[in-house]
Amino acid sequence: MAKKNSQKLTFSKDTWPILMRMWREWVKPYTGSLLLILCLVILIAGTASLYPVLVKMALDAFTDKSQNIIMVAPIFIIVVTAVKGFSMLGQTVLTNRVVSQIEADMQLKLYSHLIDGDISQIGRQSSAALTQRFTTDFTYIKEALTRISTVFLRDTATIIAVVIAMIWIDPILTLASAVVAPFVAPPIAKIGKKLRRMSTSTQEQIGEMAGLVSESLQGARVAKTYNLEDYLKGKAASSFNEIRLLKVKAANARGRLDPLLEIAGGIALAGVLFLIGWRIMAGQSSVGDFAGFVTALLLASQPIRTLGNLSAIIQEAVAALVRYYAIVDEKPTIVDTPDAKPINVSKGKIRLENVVFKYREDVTALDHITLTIPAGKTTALVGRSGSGKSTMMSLVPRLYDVTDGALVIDGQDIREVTQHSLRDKISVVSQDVMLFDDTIRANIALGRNDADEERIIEAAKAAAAHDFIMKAPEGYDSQVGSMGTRLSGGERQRISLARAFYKNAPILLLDEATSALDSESERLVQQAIRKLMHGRTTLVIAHRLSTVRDADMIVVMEAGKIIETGTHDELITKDGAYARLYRLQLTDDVISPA
Ligand SMILES: Nc1ncnc2c1ncn2[C@@H]1O[C@H](COP(=O)(O)OP(=O)(O)OP(=O)(O)O)[C@@H](O)[C@H]1O
Repeated sequence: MAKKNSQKLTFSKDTWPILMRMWREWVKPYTGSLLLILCLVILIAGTASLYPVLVKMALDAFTDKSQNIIMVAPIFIIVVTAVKGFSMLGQTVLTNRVVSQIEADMQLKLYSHLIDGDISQIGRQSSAALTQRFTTDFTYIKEALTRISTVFLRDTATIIAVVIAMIWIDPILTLASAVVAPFVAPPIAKIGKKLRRMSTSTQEQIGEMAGLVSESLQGARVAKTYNLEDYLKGKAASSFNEIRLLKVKAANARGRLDPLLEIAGGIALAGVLFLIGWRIMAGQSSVGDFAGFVTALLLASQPIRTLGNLSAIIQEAVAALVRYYAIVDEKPTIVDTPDAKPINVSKGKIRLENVVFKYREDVTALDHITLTIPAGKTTALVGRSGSGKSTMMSLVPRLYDVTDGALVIDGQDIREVTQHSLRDKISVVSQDVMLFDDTIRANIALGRNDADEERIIEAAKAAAAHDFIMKAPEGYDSQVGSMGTRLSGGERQRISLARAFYKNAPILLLDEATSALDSESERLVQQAIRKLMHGRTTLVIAHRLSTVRDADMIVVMEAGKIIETGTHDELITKDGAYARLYRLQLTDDVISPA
């Protein structure tokens, strides 16, 4: 379930800094294109301001019965509108190009940050909520950028140009129209702020909803067998309903803008009509002035309206940017030291020296563990669920750093070597097989499509995967994504084993599968695993009695502590915790309940 993004936003204060940061980091590199857009904007505004001037001049000329203007005005209008039209097209095309590029740049940064970052950072939010950062949030950001680059620039410039035209036609009337503006500005700003607050709550709620939906779909099998449909439907209904209420509220707030601007426009027009009528009567104004001025007012009213709406869109984007930077600004804690060197693994002896590990201050998962995992041998971890087996395993590739003590491989503290070289020496085979949506070849060869063919086949043969791969329509080039469903659990496991054979790392971390495969698959997988373990330093979370019995050393854990170590025979003779666990589980052929 998505955790609530508990960030409280102080809207007015952080709007500018965050927009400026966005400008500096993402928009500024495209200054060249932006300048081009600006030139087009000036053209658009300039041509727009000519409309009222043309109307005024044409009407005045008609009144004077001037012949020339009848010929010139239509041609002039065509030229002006054509220039404006093409400029608008250019501006839209350029804007879309730049904005899409900025979006892609920002998404890549976010993705790299998450992939390079700590496991704990990714684990803090549901994957559905994180996915949403890439989708919904970017629609807000993109929308705001597009509107700023097109509507905002164009409309601001148009308003300025039209106001200049208005002043030229009749400065006193312009002044009178301007009196209305201060009355509408504050309510518009208030609505904008309200919308941004609502956008944040809506996004949090949508994050929770996305988490709920993806969880239930992933766990559909379980949900059905436990008759959980009504429970899930109830949870979903309340989540959908909360989103609905927030959206209705936001739509109502947004809806208030248009009438507000409409009324303001009406008041301005009425005032102008009254004033100008009065001035025409007094002989201070012409009919041309009147027509030109009203044209200008109408021309300005549309941009003023859209600018009013723009503030709401920007507020939503700022809320999305706050969420974006909250992730991107989080510094990873697991980093290479400046003088980190590649690790040198000769034998692969792993030593935990007084290791303490806490997930949080109050969750001690490993409590002063000292243990030597001998090189080239198999060490089995057994113990009750929650005793700390997986935690110990995840410390070896440095997915987490020890809270206290040290983890040393062949005499080198793993915090002092590069993470890349460390992980190069470790293969992980886990019960939840992770295949990437790519070819079988790429899945075995760790993402490299240009890898050595012979080695790939050798690895697949060692994992007893070659035969079934050859039966697939495109052999090693078959896509795992499209045929993922057609692969059986055992086949998927064998591909993941082939990957470990291909990597050929001296240290093997193995989380044995608990789900039973059919006996033929099971036999093949077991054979392959045994072959893989041979000669490597293997740390295995053992669920099968056979694995435990054959292990060179068994480590029994309880509540984050090691309570016994020894071989199977030694521990049975000792008749302690292991012997009890063994007798208890003997009937199930499972040594540590998952
Ligand atoms: N990401 C996490 N955040 C907080 N606490 C965690 C996290 N992962 C595990 N724990 C806690 O740490 C302790 C050890 O968990 P761990 O997963 O290592 O046990 P385990 O022996 O591997 O259990 P199992 O056999 O069920 O996988 C447990 O109390 C567990 O609740």
